[in-house]
Amino acid sequence: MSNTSSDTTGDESLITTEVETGSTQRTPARTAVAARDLNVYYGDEQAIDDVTIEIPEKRVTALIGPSGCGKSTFLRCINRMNDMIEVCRVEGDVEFGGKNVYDDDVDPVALRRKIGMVFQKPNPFPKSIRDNVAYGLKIQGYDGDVDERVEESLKAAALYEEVKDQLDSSGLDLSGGQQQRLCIARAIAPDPEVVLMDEPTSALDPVAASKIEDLIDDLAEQYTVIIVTHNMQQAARISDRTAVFLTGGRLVEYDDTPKIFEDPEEQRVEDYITGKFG
Ligand SMILES: Nc1ncnc2c1ncn2[C@@H]1O[C@H](COP(=O)(O)OP(=O)(O)OP(=O)(O)O)[C@@H](O)[C@H]1O
Repeated sequence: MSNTSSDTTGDESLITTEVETGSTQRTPARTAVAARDLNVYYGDEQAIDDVTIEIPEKRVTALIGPSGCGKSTFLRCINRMNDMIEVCRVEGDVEFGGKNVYDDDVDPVALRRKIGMVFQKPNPFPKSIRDNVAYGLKIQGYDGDVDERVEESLKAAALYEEVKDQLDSSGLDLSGGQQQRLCIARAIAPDPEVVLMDEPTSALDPVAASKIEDLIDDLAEQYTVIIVTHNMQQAARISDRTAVFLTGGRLVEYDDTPKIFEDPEEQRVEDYITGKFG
């Protein structure tokens, strides 16, 4: 799997903030995705209010905030999943690969191969484990060895050892946590650069959730992970950067995760994090 940095938003876009790495070395990260002056409306209702943010490459960025503050809407802007919602209107730019994904010449299907997505509820297709993972490869006319890629993707999703003898069984026969890892394998098989996750553990028991958290940490070595979570402990545990959205779709604070949780600038963020509302 290769994730070249040449088609990220450009050499000049090194973010100024440094991000703590697992090895406690501090290395600057390039920007993978940037929103600029982003406003999103559903009919007359505004769901995202003038959001500008740069999200670093190969890091985990958590989006947190109370219900209805626009986290999922923001996530869906990044790979244009909001296109599917008729009343949804997007203004402003979302840059990926040096380009605004809302430009007329961007093919949303090709974009979604580069920016995969995992949803709250595991949603494997009623197909074999192998066919679930191979699905995106077949659509893109992958000319490599599909079985090899399926195996690699299942390994990267920490599922291969558990399913290697039952690749032809239905994906629906797996446990919830295994199904979610299957969905992650399906999302990464086409070799995306970014993986969007919308509350990927909220439907899982704590053991299954913890496996996904470990996996997310590993995935960030190769992919940019952007995760919506309601679970603040989870955001604190797994993310490098945290973006706090508050009511009205405003991005109120965005910083290194320890800073957000230990010493936020905004009183509203502290109140939210300490459970005073939300
Ligand atoms: N398909 C839709 N049609 C109309 N309004 C929508 C749609 N999806 C979201 N909204 C509205 O946009 C606002 C933001 O919703 P969104 O789901 O993005 O928030 P959220 O922070 O992800 O919420 P939650 O944490 O509850 O999932 C809400 O007021 C919501 O009612």
